[in-house]
Amino acid sequence: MGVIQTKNLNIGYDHKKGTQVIAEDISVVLESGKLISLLGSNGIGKSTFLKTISGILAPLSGSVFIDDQPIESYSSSILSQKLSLVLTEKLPESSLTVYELIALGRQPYTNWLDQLAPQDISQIENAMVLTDIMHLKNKKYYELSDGQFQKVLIARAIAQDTPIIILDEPSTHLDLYHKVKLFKLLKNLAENTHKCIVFSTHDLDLALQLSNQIILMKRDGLYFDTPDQLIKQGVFDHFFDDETIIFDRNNKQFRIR
Ligand SMILES: Nc1ncnc2c1ncn2[C@@H]1O[C@H](COP(=O)(O)OP(=O)(O)OP(=O)(O)O)[C@@H](O)[C@H]1O
Repeated sequence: MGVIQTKNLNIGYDHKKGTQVIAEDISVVLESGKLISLLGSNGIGKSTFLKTISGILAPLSGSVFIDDQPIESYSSSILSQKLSLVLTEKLPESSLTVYELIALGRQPYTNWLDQLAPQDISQIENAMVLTDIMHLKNKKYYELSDGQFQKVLIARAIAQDTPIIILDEPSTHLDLYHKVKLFKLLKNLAENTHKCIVFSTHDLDLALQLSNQIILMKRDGLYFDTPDQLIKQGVFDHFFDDETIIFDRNNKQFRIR
């Protein structure tokens, strides 16, 4: 299936000094076949939300369901066949090649590289073709530029071939052309292979044009709808704190004043 549901979810961190609540009472259903972007200003809680819905971070309260079952009821190996995650954190040092790193995406189905079945190899190659990184196949991953490395991590998630893909700022290091290519690739994957793809981004204009749905985190709460509905509701009109950048509803674009 590939459906994420949150019920009265409170997210944040438990510190020694007390609890830091980042966002409260989040109830959303994120469905398969949709590209869903997660927007909000720096520090609002996007990564915290993504980590909570992928089971890395425990909720403060409330629940996360994957395909109608509480996320904590899945073993990590079963969860890794349901959900793949691309975070912004650097990997521990190693001398893996690009191919080997992407092959790790097949680990939920195999044990190690020498046990790759033809099906695994074709998934790995397909992921490299889709992300346009075949030419990097034999490079060591520490030799890559930030943008190339970002594509490799996305390829690994695609090779993992899960019904749900969650990505934290996958387009940060990409130039405009490659950002657009990535957004279109994710949209095609969501729609044509019926995956639920959720990703955070600061590329507001691209998210407005290419997402099926948007989750917008603001200080006064969380909004979730199609781009057009959210624009109609006026939620982007005061996206930024002052009037330096304003939202032009007619053209569905942000403009610098
Ligand atoms: N591991 C952590 N422990 C405690 N607090 C944290 C931790 N990670 C993040 N925070 C805090 O939670 C808040 C939300 O951070 P988060 O990284 O989720 O925001 P974000 O919307 O992803 O930001 P950005 O767009 O800048 O990446 C911030 O105040 C941050 O300092």
